[in-house]
Amino acid sequence: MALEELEAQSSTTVSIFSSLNRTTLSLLFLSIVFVLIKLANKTDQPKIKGLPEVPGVPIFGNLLQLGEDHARVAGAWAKKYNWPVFQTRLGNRRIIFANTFESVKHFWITNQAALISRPTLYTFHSVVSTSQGFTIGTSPWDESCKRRRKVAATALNRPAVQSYMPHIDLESTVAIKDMYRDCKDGTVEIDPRKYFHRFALNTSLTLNYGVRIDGGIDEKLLREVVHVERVVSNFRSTSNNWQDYIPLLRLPFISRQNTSAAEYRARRDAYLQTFLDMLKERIANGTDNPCITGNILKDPEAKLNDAEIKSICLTMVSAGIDTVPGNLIMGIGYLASPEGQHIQQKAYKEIMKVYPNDGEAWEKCLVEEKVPYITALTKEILRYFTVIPICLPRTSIKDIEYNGTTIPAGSVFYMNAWAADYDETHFKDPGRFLPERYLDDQEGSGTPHYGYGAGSRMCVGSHLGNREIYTVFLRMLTAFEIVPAKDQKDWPILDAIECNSIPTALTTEPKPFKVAFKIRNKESLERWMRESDERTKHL
Ligand code: HEM
Repeated sequence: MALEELEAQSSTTVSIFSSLNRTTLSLLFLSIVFVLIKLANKTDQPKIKGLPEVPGVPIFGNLLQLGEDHARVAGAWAKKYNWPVFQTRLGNRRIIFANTFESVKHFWITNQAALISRPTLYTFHSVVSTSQGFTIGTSPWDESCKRRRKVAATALNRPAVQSYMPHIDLESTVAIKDMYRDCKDGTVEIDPRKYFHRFALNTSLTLNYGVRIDGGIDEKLLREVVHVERVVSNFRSTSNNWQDYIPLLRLPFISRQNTSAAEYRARRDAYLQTFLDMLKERIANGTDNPCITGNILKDPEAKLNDAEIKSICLTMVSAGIDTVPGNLIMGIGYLASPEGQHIQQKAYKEIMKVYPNDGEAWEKCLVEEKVPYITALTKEILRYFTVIPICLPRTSIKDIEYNGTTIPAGSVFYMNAWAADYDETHFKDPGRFLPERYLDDQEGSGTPHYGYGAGSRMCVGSHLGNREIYTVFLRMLTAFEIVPAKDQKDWPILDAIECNSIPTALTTEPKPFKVAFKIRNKESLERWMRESDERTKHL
């Protein structure tokens, strides 16, 4: 064979081989890419057949699309695709969002026995909580959670809450007295936030430890607890912690959350210990006030271990402070707005109709709830400002049927409480603040709103929350006319999502604003406050 022929043959062979190699390499490359994409799209739970899914991207799933505002984005998807319920991928976790009033009712109320557990999330359950155990609201369902929830529910049922009203008398008077002093006869505009942080924290501390933080709204321990609880609450947020969903972000050299979580855990440990020591000292001296933890510590039959007692303490300290102030502050913000002026006039008229005699309203609100308009105002504040827009997450322990689809046990559910509370197929004009919707029509029957969640793990503090909000507004409205600040830049933002100073927070922490308080009748107000002081001086 001629040399040329040999060369030609070998070059053909090389080119066949090299094109074969290229094909193999390309195939190999494609297979690797395919496997990587598969891995990057893998979720803790397989896709649920028959339930719509919003397409996402590898690794992140739908996290990038949901951005900082899960409630509004998920609500918009529900409307755009006409899917009340859909599944999403948040990193490697499969999450079901329910976005309408009816769909939430189906899962949370009709199927409440199945939707009774809570998922664990990496940041809160592994990094923040190791020393103190979980709160009741973050505990998966088991015998211990059942015991702790029972203690809290008994301590917070209607008759128990009635017995705490002297403390609400004290704390609401202290808040109003300081606002009265600081507004200097209505000449100085004030930011109401800190007064109600103290109101909520002191109420919780009294119930749980029989102690309160005395001193002004800037008292150091008070500010420390408020700040730390706020940060810790954000570690629990379903939209704030991508490391909960993307395991890669948990690596120590990537995550700075871990150090910060550990620091806040230590600060939290410190004040919880302080409160417990204060209570133990009082028990030893025989000077303690009746309270939840005192009752447990003194009861030889109590079936709770130390970790469970700590969990109850943690729950009580955090639950009220995360939620009550948001409602009170934004309620005041709304009433102060130009739109809120006629609501105040109507509310005042309704209060006076029931309590025409001077000072009657201030005192009677402690023993009865007889002004329907204020009850309606309380519900509308809870709906309109839904302060936990994506409610505390749930895990199902049994299969649940939905529109012909079986959603398997072990699925994680997020209630888009904000979207459900603004669902126009349930509420007329949901974007308007209308206490009247709860006065005599069907919107108030059954579950009035999802501000307290719903079903088997609904808020156990709802009676207390309602009484606190009712009492504060009835008293504030008889004491003051709340008017807008002179400068519009000090006005509150009234949108329930936009008003939050941290968009990814679990609960609403209102952005700063100012209002002016015009005192209705100085002499009367001073007398009502003196009478409250007299009634509560033993506390
Ligand atoms: C206006 C005030 C309040 C609001 C808006 C509120 C809201 C909520 C919400 C949305 C949940 C989750 C419910 C669910 O998953 O369906 C919850 C749970 C809970 N809340 Fe409240 N809450 C308030 C006040 C309080 C207070 C004052 C306490 C106690 C002192 C309290 C104790 C609890 C507890 C223990 C849970 C957990 C229940 C469980 O997981 O079984 N809450 N709250």
